This record gives sequence, structure tokens and C-alpha cells, in this order.
Amino acid sequence: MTVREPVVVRAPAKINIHLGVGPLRGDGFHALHTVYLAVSLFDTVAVRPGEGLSLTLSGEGAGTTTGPGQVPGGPTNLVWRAAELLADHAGVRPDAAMDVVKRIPVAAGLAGGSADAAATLVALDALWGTRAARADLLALAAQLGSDVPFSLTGGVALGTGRGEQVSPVLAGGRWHWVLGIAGEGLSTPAVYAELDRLRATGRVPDGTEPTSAEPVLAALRGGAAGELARSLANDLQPAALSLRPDLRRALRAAEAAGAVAAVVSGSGPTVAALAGDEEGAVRLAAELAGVGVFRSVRAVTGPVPGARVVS
Ligand SMILES: C[C@@](CO)(OP(=O)(O)O)[C@H](O)COP(=O)(O)OP(=O)(O)OC[C@H]1O[C@@H](n2ccc(N)nc2=O)[C@H](O)[C@@H]1O
Ligand SMILES: Nc1ncnc2c1ncn2[C@@H]1O[C@H](COP(=O)(O)OP(=O)(O)O)[C@@H](O)[C@H]1O
Repeated sequence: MTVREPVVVRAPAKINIHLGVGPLRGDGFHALHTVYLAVSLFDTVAVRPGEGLSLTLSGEGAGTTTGPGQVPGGPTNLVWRAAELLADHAGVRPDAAMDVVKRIPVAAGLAGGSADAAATLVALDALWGTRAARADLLALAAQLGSDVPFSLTGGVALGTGRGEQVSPVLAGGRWHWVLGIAGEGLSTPAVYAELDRLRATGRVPDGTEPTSAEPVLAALRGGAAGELARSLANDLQPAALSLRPDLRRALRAAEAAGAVAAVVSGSGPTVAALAGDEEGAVRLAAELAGVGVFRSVRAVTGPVPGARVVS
């Protein structure tokens, strides 16, 4: 009997360096104009032949049992759903043993579940030999979540629609960040709902004119960290701050520790602090490691590629 080596795929976390949120659409999603950046913090998904589907989870977050950070171990996990969707699309039996190593913190605004879903599509496409067209993989990804197509493509991309329509963006550099990770996650739907509430009560602009992505796109072409720092924007940030007031302290701490700018990543609660260069990021990480508001900190760089087979 030949024992087949597993197919191992890694997929990156993302931060939103621009997140313009338009009005709530009829389908329950908000129209977005976002700029995603894939960063060097990865989950891996390994798949082997199996009878039916099975799933094991290890690494940070895998054992979380309460709150929005809970990762389901069965059919509702995005990995399991991705496997069923690809099998259905390709007309094959959903047979695979799947092992996920989670290093991307859960419910952190870093798209860890989306990374796992994208990695699973790529891994099982290789294991099952389904050879799905890229456009089909992107369409399956969009069915799994708004962020999943970006997790497939990686790099730097503009996201429109509900965030699922991605197109690459020209970027003239690499940027160094420190991620400040909070102890407890935030639920994405709860943060969008809080934004709607703040808009309905006139506490923030109503979203008919979401913040423009133009400054950030120009800064990406230029490549300088200082220019990017001036153009970071996140329309969800007031909602995340409203639900989690201690995030204000986290943002101030990042700037006091030498970040050229700091912004909440996506729906939060992770704070993405931009450093001037690589050494600056190492220094910033050391400074922020001692700040009580963060459970942990990670120095990362981006852009990095999307979900890729690594062995
Ligand atoms: C906020 C963002 C920014 O990139 O990322 P995270 O911070 O979650 O990582 C995304 O919009 C999250 O995308 P994702 O996590 O894939 O969300 P989905 O599963 O598609 O949707 C979960 C829920 O979020 C809300 N949602 C999501 C996307 C969108 N454009 N409008 C929304 O209102 C809806 O309530 C939806 O039911
Ligand atoms: N493989 C997975 N990894 C993480 N979360 C998952 C996964 N599958 C399903 N989920 C669910 O998705 C929610 C959001 O997870 P995640 O993608 O980590 O956060 P965010 O949407 O903030 O980027 C989790 O709270 C969990 O209930």
C-alpha cells in the first residue's frame, strides 16, 4: 500500500488598509470599497485521502470554546464547508482527512477563517485532481465568505461589491507592521450592526459617501510608509471602538510606541500599527509586547501571496 503524502497549503491573514463602508444592501451586506493587504501570518491546511470528511484543529484559537472566538470543529467550520462545496462543484465524493494549524487569531479582523477556507479549496483541488478553473475557485470562495476570494489571491487588492470582487492593485513596496492582538475577539456582524446603529442615530456619517480609497491607492504606488500612514482609513473603526472602548487606548499606545500610524484591522479588535521600516517594526513589537491591552503582538510584512501549496 502506498501512503500518500499530505498536500499542505498555507494562506495568509489580511489587514484592510482602507475600508470604505457604503450603505446596507437589501441582501444584508454592506457595499464596500476596501483595499486588502495580505501579511506574513499564516494558517496551514493539510489534506490526505480519507473516508468521508474529518477535521482536526490545532494551534492558537483551536481550543477556544466561548464567545465570538469559538471555532467549530465539525460541518459548520469553513474548512468543512469549502470541502463540501468543491466536491459538489466537481462531482467527486467528499473524502479527505483535513488538519488545520491555526496561527491567525480567531475573530480578530484578520480573516483567519477565510484563509482556512481558501487554503482548503486549493489543497483539495490538488488532492482530488479536480483542476477547477481559477474563476470557478473564486466563485466558490465568494459563496463561503466575502473575504475568501481575497485569501485566494493575496497581495494587495481592491475589494468591491460586498468585498468578494477583487482586483489586484499596483504596489511599489513592502510594509512592516505590528499586529496588536486583543484577548477576546469581536463578531463581524455585530460590528457592522453597530455601524448601522451609529449611522441611524447620526453619530457618524450615513455611508452614502464612504471614505475614498484614492489616497491609499496613490500611497501604495509611491511605496513610502509615511505616505501610507497618512491615508489609512477604516469606516468600521468607530463601531469597533464603540463596542470596545479600550481599543482607543490600544491605538494611542501604538502611536506612543513609535508607530507611524495605527488603525483597527477590518472589524477588529486587532490594531495594525505601521512601522517606518523592518528594524522599526522589531522595536515597535518589543515596546507593544509590554502594553496590557494586547494579549500578544506579531511583527509582519506584506504584501505576501495568497493560498499556495507549500508541500
Ligand atoms: C469586516 C471584513 C473586512 O474585510 O473582514 P473581517 O474584519 O471580518 O476580517 C469583511 O467585510 C467581513 O468579511 P467576512 O468575514 O468574509 O464576512 P461574511 O462571512 O461574508 O459576512 C458575515 C456578516 O458580516 C456582515 N457583512 C459582511 C460583509 C459586508 N460587505 N457587509 C456586511 O454587512 C453581514 O452581517 C454578514 O452576514
Ligand atoms: N476555520 C475557521 N477558523 C476560524 N473561524 C472559523 C472557522 N470556521 C468558521 N469560523 C467562524 O468564523 C468566525 C470568524 O472567524 P475569523 O475569520 O477568525 O474572524 P474575522 O471574521 O474577524 O476575520 C469565528 O468566530 C468562527 O465562529
